[in-house]
Amino acid sequence: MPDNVRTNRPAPRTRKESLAPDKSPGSSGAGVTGASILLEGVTKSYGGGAPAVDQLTLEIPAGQTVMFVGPSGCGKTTTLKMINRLIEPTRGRIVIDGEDVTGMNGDELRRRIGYVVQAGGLLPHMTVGANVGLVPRMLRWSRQRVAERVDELLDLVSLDPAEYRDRFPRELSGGQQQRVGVARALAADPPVLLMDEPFGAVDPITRQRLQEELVNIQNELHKTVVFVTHDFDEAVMLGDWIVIFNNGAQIMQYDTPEQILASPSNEFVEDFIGSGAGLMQLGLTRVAEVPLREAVTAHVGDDSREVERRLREAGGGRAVVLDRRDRPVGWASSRQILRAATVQVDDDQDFPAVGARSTLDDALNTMLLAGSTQAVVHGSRQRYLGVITVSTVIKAIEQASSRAPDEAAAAPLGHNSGATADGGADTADAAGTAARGGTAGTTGSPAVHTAGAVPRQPAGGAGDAPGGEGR
Ligand SMILES: Nc1ncnc2c1ncn2[C@@H]1O[C@H](COP(=O)(O)OP(=O)(O)OP(=O)(O)O)[C@@H](O)[C@H]1O
Repeated sequence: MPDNVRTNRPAPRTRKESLAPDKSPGSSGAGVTGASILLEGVTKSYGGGAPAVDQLTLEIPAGQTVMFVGPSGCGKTTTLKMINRLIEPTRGRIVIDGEDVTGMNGDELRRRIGYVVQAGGLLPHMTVGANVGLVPRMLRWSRQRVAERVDELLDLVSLDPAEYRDRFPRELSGGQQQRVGVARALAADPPVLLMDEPFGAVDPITRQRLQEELVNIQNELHKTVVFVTHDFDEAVMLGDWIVIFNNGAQIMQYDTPEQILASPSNEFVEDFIGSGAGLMQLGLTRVAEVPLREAVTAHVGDDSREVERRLREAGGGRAVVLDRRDRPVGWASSRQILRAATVQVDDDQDFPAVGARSTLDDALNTMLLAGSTQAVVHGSRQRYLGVITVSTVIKAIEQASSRAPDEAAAAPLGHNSGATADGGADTADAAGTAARGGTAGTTGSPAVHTAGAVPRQPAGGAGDAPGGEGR
């Protein structure tokens, strides 16, 4: 059972984790199922006073994860909800995959856009299966197709369908409800997933697991994800790109997490990031990026003597015990293995384990907490990948820090104009939105700080600087 697997003591939530998929520009080329989104000169006024969102022009590349962060009330949720038109813009256009959806029927639009809110937003009187199958049923899929889809998605979010599909939301933990919320949003395979502080209501450890799972899912599905969070660490961990907003949804910086950490574009961004930037930068290297060590593995039920023999041949140490889905469920010494004729799992066994998308300092934390020099690494759907060691981590961190300046220079050059129209760089600079380090040119429209790697140039001109004039 996945949740049992994940009872292994995880690292505490530390600065960043950079679970984000391959962040190199264009990395989403193959297998992208997401759609590009363009907000063009979008304004939302709720009535008197300054607009909640002020002439925002923003492109969100297909298949990537864009995080919205900024102080309370700066317009993150309003911006997000204008994408699926839960909130109607006062002015401007919203274009999804080249199609202007501003005037489209809202219900129809929302069926094409997954939406995840805090605590999953599940309907309490419906079973998990009925919740997940809601949109497919509305789309009149056959019963069998809906049932198959429900099971497929529960499996994707690491909930055993047989165990969970007939439960009611109240019979689930907060983290499990959140997983069902993600499964439900993905049910009709929408190209776009909007997530409004989805993990805000769960404890830090569950949150970390959900974040890892989202990254794993995103690595499989390549949706376009727009994600609102209060937590800058979470933004660094999950985002291919981060938009830092100030009031009125003024873009203060729009760039990769690495670039924002390395070159905050102004004091506002510096303050927002706080003092942990250096540490966070180190943590941008992921477990998946370093060589893992092979370990002796054994499946539950294997012959103990044979496993012990292999351990001896390998020079001792421990065997990683796997369940039938190749998920690590134990980490046993020869003595523990030989306690029974076949390999068993000790339910209480606590062993250091990290996801492949965890960062190196999280891996290090996990090992230190467990008093171990090694940790078991799992990848997509919790499947076993190998073992990471303290010395690997230290070596990789050393290499990463010595490499950092080159990487910054090689950041998404050539994709960083973000231009929608001519001119405006001055205004952008005045707004403090022009990123440094060659990644986030704002030589085009003052409204768009699309910070490199935007795969195509947005259509021009709709936005005037959201930031320059600030309020
Ligand atoms: N229905 C509404 N009527 C009037 N004003 C609103 C309404 N909804 C939001 N606002 C205002 O619009 C501004 C932006 O709100 P929004 O919820 O988008 O901010 P946010 O950045 O998501 O905030 P938070 O981080 O606190 O959730 C705020 O000043 C808020 O008070």
